[in-house]
Amino acid sequence: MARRSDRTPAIPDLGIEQDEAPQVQVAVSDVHVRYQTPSSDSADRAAQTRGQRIRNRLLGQQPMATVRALKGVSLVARAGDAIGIVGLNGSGKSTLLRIVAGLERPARGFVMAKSMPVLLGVNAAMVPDLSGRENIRLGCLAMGMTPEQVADAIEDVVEVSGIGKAVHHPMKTYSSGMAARLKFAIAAASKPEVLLIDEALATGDAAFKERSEERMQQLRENAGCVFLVSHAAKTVEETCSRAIWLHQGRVVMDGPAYDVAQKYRWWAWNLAKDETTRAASLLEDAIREGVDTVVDIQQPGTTNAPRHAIGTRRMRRK
Ligand SMILES: Nc1ncnc2c1ncn2[C@@H]1O[C@H](COP(=O)(O)OP(=O)(O)OP(=O)(O)O)[C@@H](O)[C@H]1O
Repeated sequence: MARRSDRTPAIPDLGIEQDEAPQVQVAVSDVHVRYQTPSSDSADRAAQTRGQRIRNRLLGQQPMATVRALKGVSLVARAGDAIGIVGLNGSGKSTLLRIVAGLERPARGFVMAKSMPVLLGVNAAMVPDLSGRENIRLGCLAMGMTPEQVADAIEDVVEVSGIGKAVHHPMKTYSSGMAARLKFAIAAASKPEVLLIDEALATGDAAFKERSEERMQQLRENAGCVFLVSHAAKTVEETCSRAIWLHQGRVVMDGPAYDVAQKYRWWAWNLAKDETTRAASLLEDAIREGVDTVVDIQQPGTTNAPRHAIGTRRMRRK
């Protein structure tokens, strides 16, 4: 592998016939994510123990509620995959990307990647007072490129971003679409094997969409894989080869982008029209049609295992 970080160990024996299928880039096994958040819900207040109630009253704090953002998600991404992730607000899409990127640690389950995934979020940190060009330099260096590689790549990044002369202006003057385009171009410049994109393409215009799709295609051809989170099932259908439909932290379907996007769109349309009975039956059908992914991977040794990517419970050992 070209690069490997201490956060992302090599995938050991995958138990999968590597000759017959493209190489596995990312494996997510039975990942559960829970968040603790303050809640003003009377049910959460009632569920407190006496000790918690006294403590919260003394400290002036609200009771805590547990949000289960992911409930046993498993998937395998292979070289050449462009995987769109669709689902309603709060279904766990961004959480899944953060977990694959290694920015969060699951409560249970684990993630392994062949090389360090690069997460491109629309909120990726950049320096607002510096020009687009200076942010390209910083962003590329932060992704591990050498100054020589940055110098070679910079014109290409400017071209892919398509922001023209604005590249010399401070980033704080950019529209959200311009900033998103620049971030996409920077993230793609390091030619990561695993690129994770959160909604970025939705903000670009038609010309940018074409350029970014071209760049995604190049990454896939170079044995990489791309994950794209989008609310727009149409974007996923047009840009991706495969799609995963998440609902309430679970995988409903994982299959060809067209099939999954069509089913998701029809379900969401019925839901929006308050056709709840039909929507419920469409969801049931989709779950029944979906195939459960079981990732059979031996855990890496604890010495080079990424702490963030391995849950605290149910760690399987060889
Ligand atoms: N830091 C956090 N603390 C508490 N709850 C969180 C946190 N981050 C996410 N959640 C909750 O986890 C669930 C999944 O959130 P996530 O952002 O992954 O959904 P999403 O599908 O990306 O939503 P959207 O389409 O609105 O961006 C939601 O219920 C959300 O409120």
